[in-house]
Formats: sequence, structure tokens, C-alpha cells
Amino acid sequence: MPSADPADWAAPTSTGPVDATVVLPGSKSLTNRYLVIAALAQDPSRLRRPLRSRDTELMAGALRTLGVRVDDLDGDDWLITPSAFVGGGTVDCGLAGNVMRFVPPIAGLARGPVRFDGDEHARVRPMAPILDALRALGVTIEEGASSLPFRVAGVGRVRGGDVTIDASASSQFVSGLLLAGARYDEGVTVLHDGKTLPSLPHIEMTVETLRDAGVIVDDSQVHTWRVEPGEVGALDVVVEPDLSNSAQFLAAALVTGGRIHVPGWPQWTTQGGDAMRDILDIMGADVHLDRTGLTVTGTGSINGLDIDLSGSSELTPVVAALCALADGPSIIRGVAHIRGHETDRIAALARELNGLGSDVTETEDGLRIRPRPLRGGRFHTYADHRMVMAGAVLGLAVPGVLVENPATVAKTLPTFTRLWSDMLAGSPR
Ligand SMILES: O=C(O)C1=C[C@@H](OP(=O)(O)O)[C@@H](O)[C@H](O)C1
Ligand SMILES: C=C(OP(=O)(O)O)C(=O)O
Repeated sequence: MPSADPADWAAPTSTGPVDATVVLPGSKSLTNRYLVIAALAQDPSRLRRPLRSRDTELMAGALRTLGVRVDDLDGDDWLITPSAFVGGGTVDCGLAGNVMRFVPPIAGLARGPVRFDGDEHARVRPMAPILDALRALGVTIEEGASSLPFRVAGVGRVRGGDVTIDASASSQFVSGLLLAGARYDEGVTVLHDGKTLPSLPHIEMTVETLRDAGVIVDDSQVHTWRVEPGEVGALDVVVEPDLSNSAQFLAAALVTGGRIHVPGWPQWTTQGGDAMRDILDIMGADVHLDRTGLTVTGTGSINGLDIDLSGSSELTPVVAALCALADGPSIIRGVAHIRGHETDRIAALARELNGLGSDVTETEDGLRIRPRPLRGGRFHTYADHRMVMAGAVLGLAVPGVLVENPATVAKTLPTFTRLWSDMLAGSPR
């Protein structure tokens, strides 16, 4: 095993049951959708309690590149003032799936070329289906035929119309086309034709946020979405807490036999992270949702599970860590597409869990995890924020887990390590 780096994070081991309230920042997926919709709207929009993280700052930066004003208001709110999109700039996608899949469809509306590039690994994330779909809708894409970097040759308008796409590699292909569709001359009708369709709740979130802005969306047919051409209304919205980023904190209740309360957990939501309630219930926690938020209480023992995580695949790293600490074996299914996430998460989780002594095998669409006594060691994270979260969960129970590159959490939760130590110190209830 390679030696530790001084920048590694010694994941703290719990000294007893956690008992804390964890206040989560806003949802990445909601913040970025609201930003895009606000950029397409007629009038200025206000986002209240948006997530401020690398992925959302990259989205705000992308919109500024297109000539949109995104101003900081008191607190962390954003005021978005739309205007006709300009070309000539370069959008940095970082490693953000939202930016690389949601911005090219609106860049077709710019007057002039817009270049797109991102982190090294971003260049291997799947893009071909959405680039082909955009071509079919009348957008000219130059340079990269099928991946970053590429250039969208905006001409100020996009014909739109009907398009068939295989979105089995990412739901974001569908979401990106739908988000832009109302501003296309003919609107857009997207038909998914492929083996699987991951992350359906994220597509439902796209439909819901568009409807919030007055856009007419028909999702009554299976795997077909119709967005009518028309005006996009301005928004004044409070962003829900990021439920996917609740996963590691709630997991801590299970691992330590403690209690975690997350205030503001919505009673109803399209966030895939809401699946944590069922997952933790199956794994043996007491899960209680009321008007004040969600409370999860663990008993100290963890059941293994057999679960299809296709709807909420971004939970896989933390759930896999919990499975490695469980009392029995587990199978995680339905997440073949996460090989195209920030890293190949199936391979990364198998390698890193096995590195700590677990018995994990990769399957075609997930992981088979047989818990074994674990030992400390270096936990590589592959520039993947959720690998850091998984390492943190393991560290609670396994002394000596050194998590590589903890700074990568900035993608969606820059305050992660502080929130984690506050949780362990026992924040006021
Ligand atoms: O639309 C979104 O905001 C997201 C959709 C999902 O992508 P995939 O469908 O590629 O898994 C999810 O994993 C990602 O974190 C965010
Ligand atoms: C898959 C994820 O992100 P992205 O939006 O970059 O696809 C994630 O946050 O787990």
C-alpha cells in the first residue's frame, strides 16, 4: 500500500454514540436546476439558501460566461438577472455532471461559440448521447465529437423538436434537454430508448422545478417527456437541504448506535437522497420524520441488505461503507452507470474496501459485500467527494483510516470535515 500523504485526513474514530443535530446546506441538484431555469427566465430570480460549493459555483460561473448576472445577496442568497446569452467564452465544467450536461443545451441559445472543458477526469465522463441529441435538435457542436472538450456554435436560437436518446449512462442527459427545451423554437420531446434509466427522481426533480417556473411539461408517457415552447417564469425559492449529503451523518447514527437529527427534512421531495430513510430502516435504525425534521437512531447493530440503488445511486459509496460494517452480507444492484461518475465508483469501492480487509466483489451492476474485520489503512478517494464520505463512515468504527485528499469534498460539501467533527463533539440538540 503506498505511504500516507501529509494531506491525508485521519478519519476520527467514535468514542461513543453520536448525539447531534446536523444542519445541512442546500441541495446541489436543486441549486443547479434553479440557476439554469433562472438564467432562462424573463425576470430576475432569487435563490434562498443555495448550496455554495464547487459544483454550484461552477454553474454560476458558467452562467456568467453566457452573460447572465449572478449576484451575491445578504447571507448566501443569489440574485440571478437573465439576459440574452453571449458567446466567446469558455465554461469550466470542473468535474460537475450538472454543468457538463445542463449548460451545453442552453449554450445553443448563445450568439456565438461557447467552449467547454473541465478536469482531467471530466474528459472521460459520458457525453456522447447528449451531444448527439443536441445535434439532432439543430445545435452545431465542434471539436469534441463525443466528450469534453468541445465547442457549441451558438446562433441565438435552437430549432428543437423530437429526439430519441439512450440515457442509460446518466439521467442528466434527459434533464439537460428538458431544462433548455422551453426556449427552443419547437420545444422538445425526449424519448429514452435504452436498457436502463438511472436516477429517475432526478428527472422528476427537473420536471417539478420547470413546472415551478410555469413551463408546461407532459410526463404522462413512460420514458417520454414533452416540454412546450414558451416563457420561463422567474423564481423566488428556498433550496431544500441536500439529502444525499445527509447520508454519511445518518450513517453515523447506525454505526455508533447513536442519534442524528437533520432539521428541515422535507415531508415530500424529488431528491433521491430521501431513499436514506428506507435504507436505514432496512439496516436496523429507527427512522422518524416529523415537522421538525428527520431523526435516525441506531442500535449499534447493522443489518446487511439487498438493494437496488438505481434511483439514488449517489448514495452508493456511503451505503457500501455501511454494508462493510454490517452483521451480514449485502448486494447493491442497479448502479452500473456509476462507473461513469466522478470515478468508476464500483471499482473504487471494491478496491478500497478490500484494501481495508473487506471481501467485496464487483458485479455487472453493483457490488457484493461480505463484511470482514477491517483494519486501518490509506483510503484512496480518486477526486471523488463521496469516497471521502465513505472513508469517514468506515473510520468511525475502524481506527487508523487515512482518507486521501479530503479537500475533494468541496465539490458538494466544503464544510464536511468541520460538520463531521462538530457531530462527533455533540452539537446542541
Ligand atoms: O441531475 C442531477 O442533479 C443528478 C443526477 C444523477 O446523475 P446520474 O443519473 O448520472 O447518476 C446523480 O447521480 C447526480 O449526482 C446528480
Ligand atoms: C454523481 C455525482 O455528481 P455529478 O453531478 O457530477 O454527476 C455525485 O454528486 O455523486
